[in-house]
Amino acid sequence: MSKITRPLRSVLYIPASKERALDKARGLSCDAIIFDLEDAVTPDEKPAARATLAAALETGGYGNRFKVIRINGLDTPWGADDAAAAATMGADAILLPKVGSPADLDALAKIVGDIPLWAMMETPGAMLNAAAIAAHGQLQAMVMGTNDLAKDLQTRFRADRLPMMAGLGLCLLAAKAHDCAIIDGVYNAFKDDEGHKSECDQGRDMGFDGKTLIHPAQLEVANAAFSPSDAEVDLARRQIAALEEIEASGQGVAVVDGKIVENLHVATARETLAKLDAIAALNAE
Ligand SMILES: CC(C)(COP(=O)(O)OP(=O)(O)OC[C@H]1O[C@@H](n2cnc3c(N)ncnc32)[C@H](O)[C@@H]1OP(=O)(O)O)[C@@H](O)C(=O)NCCC(=O)NCCSC(=O)C[C@H](O)C(=O)O
Ligand SMILES: [Mg+2]
Repeated sequence: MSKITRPLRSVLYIPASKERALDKARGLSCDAIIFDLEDAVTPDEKPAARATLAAALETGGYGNRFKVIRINGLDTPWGADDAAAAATMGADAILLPKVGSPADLDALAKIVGDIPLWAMMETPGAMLNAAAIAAHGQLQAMVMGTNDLAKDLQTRFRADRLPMMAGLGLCLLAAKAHDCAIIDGVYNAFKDDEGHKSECDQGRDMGFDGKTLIHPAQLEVANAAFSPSDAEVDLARRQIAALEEIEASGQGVAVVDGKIVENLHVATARETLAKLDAIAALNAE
């Protein structure tokens, strides 16, 4: 599957059972929405949540926000019905929880056809199989499920996420090797802006495309953290200009702010400007 190029800085979970939240999302500044039929919905509510979601998507009004439906696992009583229903709801992608191997994605594709697939990466087995999962031909994005992963790893919460690093790193390597998008896990303490910002900045530093979110209050911080900063844009422009100038004089290495600039740095600079343009285009729609 070709790489998704649209911004995915802020990816907001909305429980499909919550009509008020489903409505509110029509006006929120998120790049993507995950309409959740899985963990945010109790077993008793699941069939009704599926119907509520179908009605909300039929009504529409979500504009250019990328629409992803998280179904229940295919090994649950709801998964197969969720998948069949989700395939008819006009979603941009379908997200499968607790993916363990490419075979899980094959099983989903049999039900939903050629709709792009997203995979929750949230078990130790998934971390070890990340490369094979990322190589699946229909996979568009990986989403870190850091709550489930923490549970299975029996880790304690740490602000620096040290216990998570091996898993996050394996998934990042796999996603980048196979041109998949990769979205970081949620920050549970949705009233702790400082902690959320710190985790967003860490995720951006590591190379994630964006962060999954659980509350509208987390949107602004994520959008800022995963957008190119003014300083990054300024540097990118100066690097491109400097290399063009030096190449015109027959040399291949420029120096900007005391650091070398070669073709590979200019490739990154161009990606920064392309990201800025993509965000501007999204905001203009
Ligand atoms: C955490 C919440 C239960 C808090 O809800 P609430 O008490 O209603 O919050 P507020 O009163 O502050 O809400 C203010 C308004 O914002 C709307 N709202 C709240 N949350 C959302 C949302 N996620 N999307 C859209 N709108 C939202 C409220 O309706 C209020 O609106 P209004 O009254 O009109 O002003 C709640 O935020 C929540 O349920 N969040 C989502 C939780 C969730 O999705 N969990 C599952 C995903 S996390 C996960 O599973 C990750 C992974 O699998 C892993 O393993 O890590
Ligand atoms: Mg989970």
